[in-house]
Amino acid sequence: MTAPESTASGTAPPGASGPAPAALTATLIHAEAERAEQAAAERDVLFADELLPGVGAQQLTLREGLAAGGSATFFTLMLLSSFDELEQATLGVLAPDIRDSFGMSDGAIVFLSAASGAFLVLGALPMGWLADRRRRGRVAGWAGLAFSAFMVASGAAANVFLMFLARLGVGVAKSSTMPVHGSLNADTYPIGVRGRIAATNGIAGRLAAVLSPLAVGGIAAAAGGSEGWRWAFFVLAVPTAVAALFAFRLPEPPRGQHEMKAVLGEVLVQDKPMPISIEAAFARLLRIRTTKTVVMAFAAMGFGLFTGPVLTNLWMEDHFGLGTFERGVYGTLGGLGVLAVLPFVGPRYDRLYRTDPARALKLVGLLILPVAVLMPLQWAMPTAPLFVVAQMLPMILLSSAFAMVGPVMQSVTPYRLRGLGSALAAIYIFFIGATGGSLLSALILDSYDARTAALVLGIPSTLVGSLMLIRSSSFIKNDLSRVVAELREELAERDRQAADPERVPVLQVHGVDFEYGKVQVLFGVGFEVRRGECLALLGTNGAGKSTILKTICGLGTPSRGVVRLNGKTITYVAPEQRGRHGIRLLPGGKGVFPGMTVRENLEMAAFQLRDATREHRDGRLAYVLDVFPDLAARLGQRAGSMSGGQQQQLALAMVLMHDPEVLLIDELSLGLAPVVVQDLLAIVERLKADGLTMIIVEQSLNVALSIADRAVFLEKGQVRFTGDARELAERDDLARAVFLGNRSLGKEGG
Ligand SMILES: Nc1ncnc2c1ncn2[C@@H]1O[C@H](COP(=O)(O)OP(=O)(O)OP(=O)(O)O)[C@@H](O)[C@H]1O
Repeated sequence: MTAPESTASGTAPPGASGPAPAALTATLIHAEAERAEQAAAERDVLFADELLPGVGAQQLTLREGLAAGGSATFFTLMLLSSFDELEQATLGVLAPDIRDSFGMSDGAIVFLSAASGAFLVLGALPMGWLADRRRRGRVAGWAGLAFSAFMVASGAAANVFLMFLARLGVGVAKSSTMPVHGSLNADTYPIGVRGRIAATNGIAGRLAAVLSPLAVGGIAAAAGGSEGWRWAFFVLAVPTAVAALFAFRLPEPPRGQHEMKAVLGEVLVQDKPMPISIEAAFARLLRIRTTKTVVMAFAAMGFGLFTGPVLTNLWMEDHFGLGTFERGVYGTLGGLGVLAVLPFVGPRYDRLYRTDPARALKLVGLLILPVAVLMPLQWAMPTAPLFVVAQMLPMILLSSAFAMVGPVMQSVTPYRLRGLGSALAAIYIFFIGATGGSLLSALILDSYDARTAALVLGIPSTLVGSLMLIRSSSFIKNDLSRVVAELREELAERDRQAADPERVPVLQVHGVDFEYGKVQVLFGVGFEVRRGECLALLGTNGAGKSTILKTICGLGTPSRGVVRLNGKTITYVAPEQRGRHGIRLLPGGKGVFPGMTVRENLEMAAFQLRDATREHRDGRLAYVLDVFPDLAARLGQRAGSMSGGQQQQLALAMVLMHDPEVLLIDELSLGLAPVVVQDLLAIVERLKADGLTMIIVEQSLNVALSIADRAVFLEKGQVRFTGDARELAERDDLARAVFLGNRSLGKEGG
């Protein structure tokens, strides 16, 4: 790949021939401004509000919404997530008892209780991955059973180390809640009730948390003695296991069905979609601005929030001298306010979302903002009752806001990535937020006190988090527009495939945007390649040709758009999977092992053949040697001792060993003498005659047009021409651009 910047980066000595540095700088600045403008213009393209999924929809009551999907899913998941809350609260309330039982320091118990948040991250990825591929009810069921088992283990822990291991298990098992429950609820129930479903779940969880100090304090007190806390875990494990068994029987709804119904009026069902790679999914998700900002905002808030309950309990015991049961009673009172407010927040969110999703998201940010002021007031309170009363409002606001993260994420995340989207959120919130927060508060606690830890972490984190959420509300409509555009494209594609199933292109690139960091280099690129066709991808230097090849073979994830192989979406499929399905790239530059012989190189290539039987391997080798008689005569020669042209032949032969369905060739002729290029072209002709589908990126217009059936011409990341290769040759303006590009390339290459 020869990027124009290599000449433009200013390494040429002053006075060297070529354009003056000032002119060059001005050109670069101008080009960059143009690119930024192009990117901004694209961001402004929005659909009218009423076309966005869930906006302007008919108002539904929660009962109607639940009836639409059957209430079993909702209630089972709600029970399971309530047990999560109950368990979390249990640890908070019992922290001082566990501390005394194991003889730990305050810092150590805070770390232990927040640590299951960190362990949760270990499970988030696999759970998200499973949620996007498998029946979600079963995943929730297995996770619930594991959760119950580790609760028993927590109760039975004989020492701190075993307790730590049990917490690890609890964290991993709990990690199914965000990815699996969120995505299953989103696909089971209509968009218009997402806020209320989340709020009701929040209420149930809160109810569990409110009751848990009483229940847990009660069980511990009833069991009596310094080890009474263990019984709380044993007792809770039983109903959790029962709820988990129910989850196994939950129905699996079509993914994205409600977005499809809202935007398209029907549900498109894909049979056996290709598996998504975690890396591609994360790359894509972090390009969705709302998702990214919301995730970061909650990660920031996590710093202050997760250790909150433990710090509060420690403060109540050490500062106000309250015992377990009294703390339980106060904790219960403190949480009651949340229950009074959440029933209003869910419907309000749904109503706002139906009219203006940006306002719904802003509401979430505005709920959190006042906490930065309320928190110092709470911790300044001189008596326990005042402390508990002052704690109520911030707790109400934060719990309400946290309850709405799910609906926001579910709306802006592409439906195939919902599980991994929640996993990403979980990783940021718990790994960065909760773990960072618990480590910092443990450090602060050991030198100062619970109040200092709560304030030092809590105030800045809520402030930053709420401002980020408010900011993210300006992105949401654009991101929802993208959801609409993608769904429409899927529908159009389905209709097209239904109308003419015989002529589904081997490869489709549709509406692809690509960014390196913040710099966008592809803008809505689209083209198709039919079976047996040879397509030339042409363009000026830096137009984005190699980048397109990267997005086709999976080495880069587009921020928008679709790539399909034989009609199946592969946009988020891992490169090695794509290779197995027949997409193969011959990259520019040297692609052989120079120290090995030709035969060894070919054997290396055969190493991971799609069909690895001996006959198949021998068959491929025979074919390849037939196509490259030159290599057949040099099987024992060291690859490094061959000429550049022969090495290029070997590189091509190695890719052909894989029997590609689509062969992508980047710069076939680069740096080779014309006579050598002629030999290579003859080989490409032969491959064409054998029916191989190819995309060839070429600097040389002559070379490209001599072998290609059709051509796509790119300029500054946009397609300027698609059509018959001969027609392109007649387009003076475009041909000249390539030619000039070539000249400068020739100069660069010496
Ligand atoms: N890894 C990278 N990081 C940042 N920018 C990149 C990277 N690779 C390419 N680019 C930039 O992306 C744009 C498109 O590059 P790409 O290599 O796809 O173009 P190309 O058409 O293949 O050009 P050439 O013919 O010069 O290889 C260029 O502006 C290039 O500088």
